[in-house]
Amino acid sequence: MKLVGLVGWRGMVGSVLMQRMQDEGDFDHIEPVFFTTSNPGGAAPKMAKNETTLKSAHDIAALAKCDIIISCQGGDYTTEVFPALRAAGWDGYWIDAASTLRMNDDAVIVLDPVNLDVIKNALSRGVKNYVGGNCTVSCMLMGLGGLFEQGLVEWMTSMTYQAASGGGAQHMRELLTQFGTINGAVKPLLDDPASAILEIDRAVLATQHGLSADETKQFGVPLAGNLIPWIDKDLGNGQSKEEWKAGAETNKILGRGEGFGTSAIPVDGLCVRIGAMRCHSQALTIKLNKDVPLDEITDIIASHNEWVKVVPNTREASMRDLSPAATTGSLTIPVGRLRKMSMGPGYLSAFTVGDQLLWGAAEPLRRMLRIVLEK
Ligand SMILES: NC(=O)C1=CN([C@@H]2O[C@H](COP(=O)(O)OP(=O)(O)OC[C@H]3O[C@@H](n4cnc5c(N)ncnc54)[C@H](OP(=O)(O)O)[C@@H]3O)[C@@H](O)[C@H]2O)C=CC1
Ligand SMILES: N[C@@H](CC(=O)OP(=O)(O)O)C(=O)O
Repeated sequence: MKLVGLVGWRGMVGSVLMQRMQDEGDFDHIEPVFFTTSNPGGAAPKMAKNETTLKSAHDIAALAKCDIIISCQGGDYTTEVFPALRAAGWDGYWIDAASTLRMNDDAVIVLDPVNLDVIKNALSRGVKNYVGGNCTVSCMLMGLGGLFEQGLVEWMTSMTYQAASGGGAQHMRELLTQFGTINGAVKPLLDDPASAILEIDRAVLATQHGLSADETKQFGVPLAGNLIPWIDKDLGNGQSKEEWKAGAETNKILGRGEGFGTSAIPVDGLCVRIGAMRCHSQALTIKLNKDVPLDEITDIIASHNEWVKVVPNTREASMRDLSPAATTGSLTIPVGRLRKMSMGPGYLSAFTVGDQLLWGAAEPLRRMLRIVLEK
């Protein structure tokens, strides 16, 4: 059995990955070795077989024994350890959740329901580095992959509504703390049906503005009852790095270069953090390169993969099935609000939601492991 090193397995993304690997019986096919940055020598989790103690995630010799390494430890770890491991002559498969290596020429962004051909081609060329895509991009392509596969997309805009989990576990906690502080500040007024709503509103605003440095340590500003129209670094040209990823990664995943060449499909938009927990949503405007009837579009989207689910464009179905609360914890990618826009028959509107810890992070990695094992 292949020796598979697991780094970052107890973090938020790693825990979701471990659960999915157990659900799918992946541990039956591997000999796992669990690594840690904080507790070498500690007890490995229950999925361990022969290697029952935790190895140091900085021990290059121990890492180099693995045939495959999956890392959910984060970009700093990848930056530090990956080059050292390769420099030591390690020739195994590196499967990573972090963005560090994504755009490297010798790395493939993995999302096999969308780009199995790109992955297989890379495997046959001897490529050894496989990286999960940005969560928003992966969830979008799982939903709209059919339109890209059929060559129907001339360009697309993506306006996102991204959950707190995209920042990490501490961001989710901070959001809930902020909600709690705000609720606490107005609880007596809320409990009194005779209180004036504008008085409540004033108290909410004052509480948001008065949140302590501790309560805004992660986001920098209030997110509860608010939104933040900027995610990731400032590229200095008016675009955030998260927005840049939409075009760059979509095209790389599709095997069309890095988003700027002649064969690239323009994908751009505006990324916004909202107070959802772990599902990213996005409103899409798709310029089709021909006028395809809506029922055909629906079939193309619905038949692309087994996880996408088209939600009828009605008020009731959209409210019930097309939300973060309806999607969290599930691999289903709902796509709805499908309609031709008033700009013309070539303009399609869509809305999609995805659990950013599943298809957005963990699931493409465990599927890539299985692809390597079955190679
Ligand atoms: N959050 C997200 O939405 C996404 C994240 N990613 C990538 O995955 C990386 C990891 O993200 P994420 O899982 O959110 O990071 P976490 O902070 O949850 O976990 C990272 C590491 O922190 C250490 N750690 C320290 N304290 C704790 C604790 N109390 N509980 C669990 N782990 C702890 C663990 O390392 P150790 O066991 O060695 O101490 C763990 O592996 C990111 O840096 C990013 O590169 C990719 C896509 C989406
Ligand atoms: N940037 C994403 C989460 C993430 O980890 O993205 P990436 O894997 O591209 O760094 C968000 O904040 O929602």
